[in-house]
Amino acid sequence: MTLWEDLRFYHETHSGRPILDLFKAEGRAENFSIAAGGLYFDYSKTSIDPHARGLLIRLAEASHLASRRDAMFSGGKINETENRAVLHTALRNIDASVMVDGSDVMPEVRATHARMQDFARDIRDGRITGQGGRITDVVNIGIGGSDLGPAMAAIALSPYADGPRAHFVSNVDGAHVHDVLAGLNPATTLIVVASKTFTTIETMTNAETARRWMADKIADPAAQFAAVSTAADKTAAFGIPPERVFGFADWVGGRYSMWGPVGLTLMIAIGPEHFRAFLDGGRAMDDHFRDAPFVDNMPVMLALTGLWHNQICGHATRAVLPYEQRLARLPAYLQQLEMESNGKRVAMDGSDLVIHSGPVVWGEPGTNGQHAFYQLIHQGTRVIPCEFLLGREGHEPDLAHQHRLLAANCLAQSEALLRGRSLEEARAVMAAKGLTGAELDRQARHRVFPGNRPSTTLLYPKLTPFVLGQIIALYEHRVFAEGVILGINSFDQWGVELGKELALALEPVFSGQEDGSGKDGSTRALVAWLRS
Ligand SMILES: O=P(O)(O)OC[C@H]1O[C@](O)(CO)[C@@H](O)[C@@H]1O
Repeated sequence: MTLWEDLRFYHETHSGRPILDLFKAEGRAENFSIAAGGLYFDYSKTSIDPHARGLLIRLAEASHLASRRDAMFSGGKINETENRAVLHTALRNIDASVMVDGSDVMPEVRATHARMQDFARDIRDGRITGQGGRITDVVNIGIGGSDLGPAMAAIALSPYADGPRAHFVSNVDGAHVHDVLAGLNPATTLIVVASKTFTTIETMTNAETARRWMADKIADPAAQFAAVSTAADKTAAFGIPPERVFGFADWVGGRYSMWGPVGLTLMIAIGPEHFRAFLDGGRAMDDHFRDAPFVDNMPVMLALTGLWHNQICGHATRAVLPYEQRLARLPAYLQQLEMESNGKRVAMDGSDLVIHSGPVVWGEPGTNGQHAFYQLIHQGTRVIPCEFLLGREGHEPDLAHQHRLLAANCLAQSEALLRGRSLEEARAVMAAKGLTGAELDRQARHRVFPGNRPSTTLLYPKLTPFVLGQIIALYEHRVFAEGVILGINSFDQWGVELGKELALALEPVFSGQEDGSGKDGSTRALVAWLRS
């Protein structure tokens, strides 16, 4: 039997056992949690027991996770379908030296980081101004990995944002760029065009729109543009002066890129010192991922918990539920990080995957979600493993009572998922309300919670830049570890290409230049309706 089969067999033969029973073993909570770097990850409210954990760790070992991890950190070309190294970790370890193809790539990383810092300080301190005075607003135009990370972090770290206001435009829907620019003064706005390739249609279209918006009001719009890209020739062709271009290498994947120049808008908003603290947090998690034995290793155990729930127990989705309003965009960020990385149907060698790929990731901040979709999580027929996140304190000391309520809600949800409410308990509740007979039975059944629903909880002290760095690096390494164990390449994204190609081919059909005769009947009819 393979380890996957061992795990499935073990799950099938033990799935009738309630998770709550596992707490009869002494030290369950302590033994199935990890405290590291000020974070606390609890996975005791899952059905993973000592035997299952042992098998999962053997699975990780058998996948050569440790050597793949070391290859990643040292610049090995582990992105085999694109023949690239994977070195976003180097962006947050800027004092180190890392060799790729025989040369140290870090002097350039350091030089770009220093230029970013100078630029951010010059903007924040008013040494670089717009044509109408001090820069008040920065608009990041990018999409996917050139948007989601900094956009998520700008909200997460808003208590630290003491510079120009940060805005983000991503969607090719003109409503997005229109609505963001509508409130801004072109003479005091800086536009940062962020695109690794500088070819992405959404970003280039929005950048042109922003340039026209500026050209209407100020003499030299190019002077208020900066660019973040690996394609210096294309940024030059767009007219952005080289001193305003912040480059990075192809070994930084788009969805892993917020630690470098893609974080420029964030750096301008929160300042280089806070940005550095964010990098330091990421690096602290790198060190932990590299050094801790698997059983004490937060990213590894988070990955193994995910694999247990999806590939072994068959739960196809997982909910990410931050009890932190400022992490409102974390689920969207993780959707790209996890689903673009591990949504693959073939293994690294091109063979069909024999197990399911990564799960559907979704979520909303608590407590809002409680009043929306938690009904299904508690009483629906499908089990949805939940990942709760919660800080010990917020940034509003005068509202500490609200934070206590928030924390109580978070822990109450995982407790309710674990315990549920039995028919007898529900009957007692209904009987106390005076119901009897058939009506009591009927009403009680609606109030039963099956319980035995798994969840994990990640606790952190406070959502500082350092802690956000730890959390994001934790998830990055979790995705990496899951990908290695599944045998897939987490660093390419061929699955986004076909739609892009077809969109380009359809545009002339919409504009009437082509008749669309090669298209299927549905697509032709939809185009005809939209054009009519
Ligand atoms: O930074 P770019 O090159 O504009 O790409 C944006 C995004 O598009 C994608 O390639 C997917 O379409 C992502 O991987 C990437 O983050």
